[in-house]
Amino acid sequence: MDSTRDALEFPDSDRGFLEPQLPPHDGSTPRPDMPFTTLTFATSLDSSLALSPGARTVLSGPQSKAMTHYLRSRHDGILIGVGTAVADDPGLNCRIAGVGGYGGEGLEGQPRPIVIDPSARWDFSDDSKLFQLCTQGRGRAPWIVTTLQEPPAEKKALLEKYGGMFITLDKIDWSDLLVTLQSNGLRSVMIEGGAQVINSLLEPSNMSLIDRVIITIAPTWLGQGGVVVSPARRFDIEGKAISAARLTDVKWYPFGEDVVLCGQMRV
Ligand SMILES: NC(=O)C1=CN([C@@H]2O[C@H](COP(=O)(O)OP(=O)(O)OC[C@H]3O[C@@H](n4cnc5c(N)ncnc54)[C@H](O)[C@@H]3O)[C@@H](O)[C@H]2O)C=CC1
Ligand SMILES: Nc1nc(O)c(N)c(N[C@@H]2O[C@H](COP(=O)(O)O)[C@@H](O)[C@H]2O)n1
Repeated sequence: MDSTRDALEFPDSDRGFLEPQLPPHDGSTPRPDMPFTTLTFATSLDSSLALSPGARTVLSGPQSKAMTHYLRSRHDGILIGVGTAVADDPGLNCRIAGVGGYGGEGLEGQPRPIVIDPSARWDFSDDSKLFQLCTQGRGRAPWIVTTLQEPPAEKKALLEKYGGMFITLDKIDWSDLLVTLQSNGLRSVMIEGGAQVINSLLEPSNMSLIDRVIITIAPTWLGQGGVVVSPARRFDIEGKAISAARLTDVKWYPFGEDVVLCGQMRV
């Protein structure tokens, strides 16, 4: 089989603008005990990630899709919630030409998928896309973050067969989770969604953990009933509503028909 089959191109000319937003090449991190953390997703004009929970929805155009895959090549880990795993049966690998499985050596450039699944409800099997990609040498097996002291034995065995593992935490706390990922060797993590993951990360107590935000905005409205990014309201000391979160050091890049917004959290 031609290993470059299905590979995506992301030209050098498009890479320059992203470089200042990306984890440093030397693996250094802003905080010694946590990975460089990027929040990145694609949204509609009405802040939806998908038409409904369960409906895999294409928002990114070809250029911004390739950009997302380039981001995947530049992070050690890629994190989603179990809602996304169940809805999308995602691959969560990197399909940029030249990475492992797509013309490159071994699994070089392939991120580690991480799924937050407190009660281990994701019903994965050998047929799940993630494991198919492992079999093809085109992706890594996932780490599943649970709060169960003893995850189901059958799921554990299947996961370990592919080189994945369960990680048990007492509770899902973003700070503890990021420290745990760093202690397992990940120096950078991109967090893709879905909405519950993003909204909880944008809470005031968590937003300082985000080093960069890279959002693809597609020129479409998905309409009511979508899976919406909208973090909880904040109030000032007089009880007046203020914005929930805001970006600073903002840069906008038109990318095909989409626009890519990069920034840092103003904390
Ligand atoms: N357009 C895009 O870039 C993306 C779109 N999506 C879409 O998002 C949708 C799924 O989003 P959601 O339903 O919001 O599911 P989700 O992917 O955020 O997962 C929610 C589940 O994850 C766990 N979880 C997440 N955050 C947690 C926390 N802080 N503490 C404890 N447990 C936590 C819980 O079990 C929760 O039920 C899908 O339709 C998917 O296609 C997902 C990722 C990116
Ligand atoms: N960047 C981006 N654009 C979209 O239009 C999307 N729907 C998503 N979704 C995210 O990508 C995952 C699918 O990845 P694979 O193509 O299967 O590797 C999906 O689960 C969401 O996390 N992202």
